[in-house]
Amino acid sequence: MENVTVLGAGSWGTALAIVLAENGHNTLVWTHREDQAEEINEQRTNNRYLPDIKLPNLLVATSNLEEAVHHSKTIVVAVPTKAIREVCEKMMSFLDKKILFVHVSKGIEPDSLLRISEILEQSLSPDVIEDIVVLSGPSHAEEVVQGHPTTITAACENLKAAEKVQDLFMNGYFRVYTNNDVVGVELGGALKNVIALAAGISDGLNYGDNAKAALITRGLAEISRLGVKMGGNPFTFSGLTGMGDLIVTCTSVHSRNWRAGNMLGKGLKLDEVLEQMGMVVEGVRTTKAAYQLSEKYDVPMPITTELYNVLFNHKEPKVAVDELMIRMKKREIDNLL
Ligand SMILES: NC(=O)C1=CN([C@@H]2O[C@H](COP(=O)(O)OP(=O)(O)OC[C@H]3O[C@@H](n4cnc5c(N)ncnc54)[C@H](OP(=O)(O)O)[C@@H]3O)[C@@H](O)[C@H]2O)C=CC1
Ligand SMILES: O=C(CO)COP(=O)(O)O
Repeated sequence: MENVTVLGAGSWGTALAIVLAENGHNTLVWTHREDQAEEINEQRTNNRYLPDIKLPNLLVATSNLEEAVHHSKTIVVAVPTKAIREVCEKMMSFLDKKILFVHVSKGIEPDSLLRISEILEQSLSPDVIEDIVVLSGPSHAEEVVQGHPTTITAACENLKAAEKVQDLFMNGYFRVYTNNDVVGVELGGALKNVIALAAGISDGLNYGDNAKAALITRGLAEISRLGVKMGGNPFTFSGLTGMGDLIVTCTSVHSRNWRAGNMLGKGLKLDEVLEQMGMVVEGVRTTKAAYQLSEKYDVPMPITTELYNVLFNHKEPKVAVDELMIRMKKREIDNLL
């Protein structure tokens, strides 16, 4: 059994810490909120993010980042994309050995257009990085903490590091596969949030199941088009971190991206929606990044483009859908490879 650190005590960081602790690992969760660390240690709950869940004894929290960093040689980074740089910069001054980093965030940084592993590489010194593994797949925290069967992928070019992460997390309800396609896994996990926002909008407009199936399928087509051009393995996009995560995020009531889209479809404004959510909606910033990537790589991404206009150019969702439907005629199977 090992010592493992988890940075971030939101829904996903806490759910993964529960899995690790249930697997017998001494798991230390870092939160930037002292009161939350106290609640976790004294009440054995994290009520804001996972109400009614009793935390296992091997899960302990701290608000001291230095203590968290020194606790282990494996650090799971589970803060939203927009916080990754800041957390890495703060952690750098405490790192004095090589660490196996596992990241679980699903986003792309707007403007820099970096994937999460690239942000980690850029903001941490190579002397402290053993390997960076991305853990991604269809996995809502709310279901993982109920022990419902969940499958997920650990990806790293160094498959030995991915296998180490597989061993740490895998158990009877949490099945972990490995993959060496970091680009495909990271892009699939980030870009599905864009399509989930669009699916939520469609449901908010009461457009029904045909429309949602269309968004999922044509969404996967545009994710794959961009992903392959950026170097991802085409097969990754039909796997757990592509199609799998797209299905769960576009159809589950647990999805913050779907829920945010749903409110937009019902007529709420973006700032009202984000205020009501109170948790990260990664797809909003990622839509900007995906739109920028589609321009940079000259890859048509019609759903992403229309969503970008809805989120950032005040386009009415209904008008966006109408314009998607009356585009130029197309063949269905485009030249992916
Ligand atoms: N929830 C899920 O089911 C899944 C989520 N993910 C991904 O995991 C990542 C984290 O999501 P999730 O846990 O759900 O998000 P939440 O919104 O539930 O929690 C985010 C956590 O990060 C903390 N945080 C935010 N900014 C900072 C910062 N600058 N420094 C330190 N801590 C910070 C928040 O603190 P505070 O309370 O102060 O806001 C909160 O504890 C996202 O990229 C998401 O896409 C992946 C798979 C499943
Ligand atoms: O990535 C997720 C499930 O796999 C979580 O999605 P949301 O951020 O939309 O809740």
